[in-house]
Parts: sequence; C-alpha cells; structure tokens
Amino acid sequence: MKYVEFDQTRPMDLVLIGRVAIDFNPVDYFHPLSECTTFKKYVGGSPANIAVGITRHGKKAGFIGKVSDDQFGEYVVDFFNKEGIDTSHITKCTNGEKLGLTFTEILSREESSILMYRNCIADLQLSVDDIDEEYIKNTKAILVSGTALAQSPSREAVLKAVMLAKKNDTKIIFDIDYREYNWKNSDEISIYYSLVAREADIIMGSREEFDLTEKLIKPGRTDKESAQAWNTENAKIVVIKHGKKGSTAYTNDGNDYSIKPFPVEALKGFGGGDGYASGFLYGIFEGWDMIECLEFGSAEAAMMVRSHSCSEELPNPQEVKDFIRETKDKYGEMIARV
Ligand SMILES: Nc1ncnc2c1ncn2[C@@H]1O[C@H](COP(=O)(O)OP(=O)(O)O)[C@@H](O)[C@H]1O
Ligand SMILES: O=C(O)C[C@@H](O)[C@H](O)C(=O)COP(=O)(O)O
Repeated sequence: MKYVEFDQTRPMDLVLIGRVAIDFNPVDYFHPLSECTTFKKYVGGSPANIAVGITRHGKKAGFIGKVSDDQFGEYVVDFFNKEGIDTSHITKCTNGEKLGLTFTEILSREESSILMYRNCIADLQLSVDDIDEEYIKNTKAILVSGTALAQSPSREAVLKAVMLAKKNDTKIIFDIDYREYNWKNSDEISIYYSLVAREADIIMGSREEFDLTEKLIKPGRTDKESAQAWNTENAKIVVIKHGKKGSTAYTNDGNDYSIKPFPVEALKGFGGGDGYASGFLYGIFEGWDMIECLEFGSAEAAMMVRSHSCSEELPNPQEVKDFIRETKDKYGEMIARV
C-alpha cells in the first residue's frame, strides 16, 4: 500500500540533510568513559547513518552537508563514496570548523550515553548557497534531521530546502532527532521543529521529541493527539517511538499500527533509531503495508542496538529478513506484532 506518492521518474530516492560526524565507541566497554583507553572509529551522525542504511537497502541516496577540511572530513566522504552515496553536495568548511566527534559511554547493556564534541562545528555551517534546487527536484524525497535546525546558517539552509521541496513536489521526511547540544533554548526548538513538521509528509520521533516540538503549540498531548494534529497538517505518516516499549505509526486515514521491539541482547542503548529509520523508510519506498514497514524497521533497530557501531554494521535486506525469520522461529510468528 502506498501512503506517500513518490515521483518514480526521479533518479535519486532520498537526499539527507544534516550532520555527518564520527563516533568513537569504546572497545573496552562496560566501564566509565574516564577508564576507557581504546575506541573504534566509525562514521556517525544520525542522518549519515540513515544514508548508509538506506543505501545498503539498494536505494539511491545523496547528502547535503558540510565537513571539516582535514583528514576526518576526507574520511567520512571517502566512506560515503565507498558505500555508493552521492557526495556531490557535501562541501568543505573554509574557516577551520571541525567535524562533530561523538564519544560514547557503554556502562552496561542497560546504561549508555553519548558525549558530543560540537564546538566550532562544521555541519552547522551549511548555508543557503549549499542548497541546490536541481538536486532537490531530482530526488523523490528529502530527509531533514532536526539538529540541523539548531543554529544559523544551517537553520536557513534547511528551511530553504523544505521550501524548494514543497515547490517541486519532493516529499519531506522529518526525523526530529533531538540532541541538546547547540540549541539555545526550548522555545527555539519548538519554533523551528514545528515549522518543518507542518510541511512534512512523514514525521518520526520519540515522545520527548514530539513534546519539544509541541511546546509552543499545545504541550502535554497524548500520542494520538499529536498524530491527529500532524496528520491534519501535511503528515501522511506520524511515527512515535518509545524505546524498548516499541513504536506506533499513525496514518492520515485514521488508522494506527503498533509494533513491539524484537528481543535481542542489546550492547548499547543508541543506534536503534537510525536502524529503525533505515528499515522503515526502505519499506515505505517499496510500497509495503504499514505493519511490514514497522516490523522491518523494528528488526533493523534491534540489530543495531546489539551492534558495536551505528553505521558499519547496518544490514542489507536479506540480513534483516534472516534476523526476522530466526527471531520468529525462536519466539513465535507474532513476536513483534501487537
Ligand atoms: N533494547 C532494545 N531492544 C530491541 N529494540 C530496541 C531496543 N532499544 C531500542 N530498540 C528499538 O529501536 C527503536 C528506536 O529506539 P529509540 O530509543 O526509541 O529511538 P532513538 O534511538 O532514535 O532514540 C525502538 O522503537 C525499538 O524498536
Ligand atoms: O547522532 C549522532 O550524532 C550520534 C550517532 O552517530 C550515534 O550513533 C547515535 O546516537 C545514534 O543515534 P540513535 O540511532 O538515534 O540512537
């Protein structure tokens, strides 16, 4: 079933806008960060991870972003090129801005956190001059990652991309993606998140992220109230995630579909959202029924919380299907179905 009508004549499937950064995940995990001595370096940044994930599902992805003019900037662009992600619209900063670094702490399977170094950050230097209308006209959809709205000039660049997408009937996917760093106050979060949410065809976020978005509109909404409000705007699909409690998709025909997480021995608490988005959006592009999209995204999310990285171990479709089959063989056919 098609919930969003994509223009199938367009050569690109998804252009993602936002940060590409670097994750440093401890090899000697299950210790406080202060005691860790060895880290493994991965490409990171939520939209970058989703670009990798959707590409591994065979979709054609491009990226609009800003990187540092140094070895780390080259590393991430080289990684994208090897993955087959179009990097023609990734540009280097010229004033010494640096790529974001994320040091993760994995205290236990149940307790982890991310420590982001984002001063003088490259990705928020994205400007309106970096937004090319032809690039946006030639993709079925753009994905906006909310952190790109945290500061100017990236803020205006994202809003220009959203306006050009509306002008050219390019669909808009809004991954709310809240990271406290770089935001000045909660009013600005609500102002800019809601500006994009009002235009989006698909909105994905956790309950907390919807609360941040709705602070200046109507705080304290239930999931159903949030979904009904955004479905009344432009959203054909509203996905609200609740971590280990699962997630629900609300469609603009008034239906809703819930899925539970797949049982897995998690290594860390982060990475699930990017795997989820990769698998879910793959299903949407394929025209699957909603529950199939949710199951695929939920399965890929589980695969990522048990992985050490949030990018390098993103699976291909067969690996996700194998994981789903193995889990159902072990726990029963309806394991994730609510
Ligand atoms: N421990 C876990 N086991 C299995 N799946 C998980 C686990 N934690 C998260 N997930 C899956 O990842 C999805 C996204 O996780 P969540 O924490 O809600 O978003 P984000 O990672 O973006 O903050 C969840 O909806 C769930 O399907
Ligand atoms: O988003 C970042 O900048 C850090 C990510 O690279 C990191 O892997 C992470 O936090 C993943 O986010 P999630 O999938 O939303 O948990």
